[in-house]
Amino acid sequence: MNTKAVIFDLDGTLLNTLDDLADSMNQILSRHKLPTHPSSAYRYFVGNGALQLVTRAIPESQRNDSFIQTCFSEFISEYGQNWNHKTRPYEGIEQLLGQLQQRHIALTVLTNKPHDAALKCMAEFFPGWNFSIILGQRMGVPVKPDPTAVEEILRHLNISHTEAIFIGDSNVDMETGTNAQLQPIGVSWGFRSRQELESAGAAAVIDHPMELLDYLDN
Ligand SMILES: O=C(O)COP(=O)(O)O
Repeated sequence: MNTKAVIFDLDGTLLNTLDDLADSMNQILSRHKLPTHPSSAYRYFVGNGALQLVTRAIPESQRNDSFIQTCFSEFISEYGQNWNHKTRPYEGIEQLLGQLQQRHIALTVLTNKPHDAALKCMAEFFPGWNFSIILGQRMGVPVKPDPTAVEEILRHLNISHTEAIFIGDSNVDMETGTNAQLQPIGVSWGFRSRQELESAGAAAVIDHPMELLDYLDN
């Protein structure tokens, strides 16, 4: 493969953000005297953007637009206080980034996390790395699995879809890769199962970041 860029998902792929997301949303639920969820439940709430996370965490009987909007604003503000408490890069990610940079492969990020939060996380946890472009969820741009933002990254790098791979931990990421005609590579260390990734169209599923190199070498 002549890979010139890797497009990384963020939550569940580069960073384990689960506990800070769960703690923030549970804080909002407690404030409204609603039942909280164990962190593990948030594995399935994350992935389609913050508004979906908030909606999924609220009991179905309480899900009306105005209450969802209230909780969403509160969640954004709460997560703004908690985003770096327990969040950490996954083991082996820095090693992989080093190898990719040595091979002059561009590093990029596409996440459904709000854009500002994505930039903040990347600056805090990957300060020394030269990411060519980092895109989070922005007003007016459809979220993954829509391929629009992938196309924006390819245009920015002036490369074609055969020269990039998409790597992520959820069905949304595998569908994004497929929709953008990129090889979708799943990671088993994130929030979802290998089975979900395979049935969502993963071209391969890797168990450790450095395994991506074997895949690029083949
Ligand atoms: O859904 C989110 O908020 C973020 O999820 P992603 O980084 O896996 O795209």
